[in-house]
Amino acid sequence: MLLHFTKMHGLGNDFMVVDLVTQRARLSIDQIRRLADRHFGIGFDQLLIVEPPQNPDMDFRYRIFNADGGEVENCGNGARCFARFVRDQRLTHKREIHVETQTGALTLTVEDDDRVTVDMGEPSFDPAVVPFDAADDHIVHDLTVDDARIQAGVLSMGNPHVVLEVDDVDTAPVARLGPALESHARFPARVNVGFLQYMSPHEARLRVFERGTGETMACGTGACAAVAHGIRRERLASPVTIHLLGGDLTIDWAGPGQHLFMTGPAERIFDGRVHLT
Ligand SMILES: N[C@@H](CCC[C@H](N)C(=O)O)C(=O)O
Repeated sequence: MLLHFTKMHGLGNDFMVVDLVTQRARLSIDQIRRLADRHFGIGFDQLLIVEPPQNPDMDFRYRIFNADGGEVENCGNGARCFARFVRDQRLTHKREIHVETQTGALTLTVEDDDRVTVDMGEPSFDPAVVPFDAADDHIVHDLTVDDARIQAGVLSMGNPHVVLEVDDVDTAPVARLGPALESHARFPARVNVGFLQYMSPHEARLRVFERGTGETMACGTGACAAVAHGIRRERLASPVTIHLLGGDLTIDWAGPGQHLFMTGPAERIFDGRVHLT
């Protein structure tokens, strides 16, 4: 069958977006992996699926698959592209869009300058929610990786994140520690790994090794997790500009118990059709 799709990106974190409101299709893990391949397929970090909502109070259901074919709970850059996509496709005219995800609901607001603000909900530091094998919630946890001890923040933005503070993201051991932590035994659902460099209370740099994808140009939930960790550590203060490899995001968070907001761009690259085999 022929499947219509749109290629989009949020700061270089790229997506294949498929409308399953007006099309019918079911994609297997193997098909997703083949489509994600940058040489033999379309190439993307995540596949985003637009579906009708199950809850009638919501506008759409938002499903996310990593390049390895695994379905995941949340994707921040994807959420901004999702908002642009459903409006461009005239699936809605709303500027405030309510979407259900695997772990809850997100509110997406398309701003006058076409950037999108996502209400990401409350970060959770509860190890059981992440999930993370630890008895208590600590601001910083000790972890052993390859016989070395490191300290890191651990939290959920709907999906799991571990945040390591580094002096310089350019020389951070992303390629070594990223895969080692992604599959660390204390993260039973695996984890996204952020490397955070503080620059000032309102500015930081970040690289993210994403679960199921590898290092990306930007990770929206990773930026939210890094800022929530930095604010809890009293090293950052809202609002924070996060510099990622692909560009900047603005994160606002008033602290524990409050919702966190992420604002940034969403770009359409091209539309296409692919034969599903
Ligand atoms: N790129 C994303 C996160 C996508 C999901 C993540 N790799 C996971 O497995 O949780 C973002 O912008 O948040």
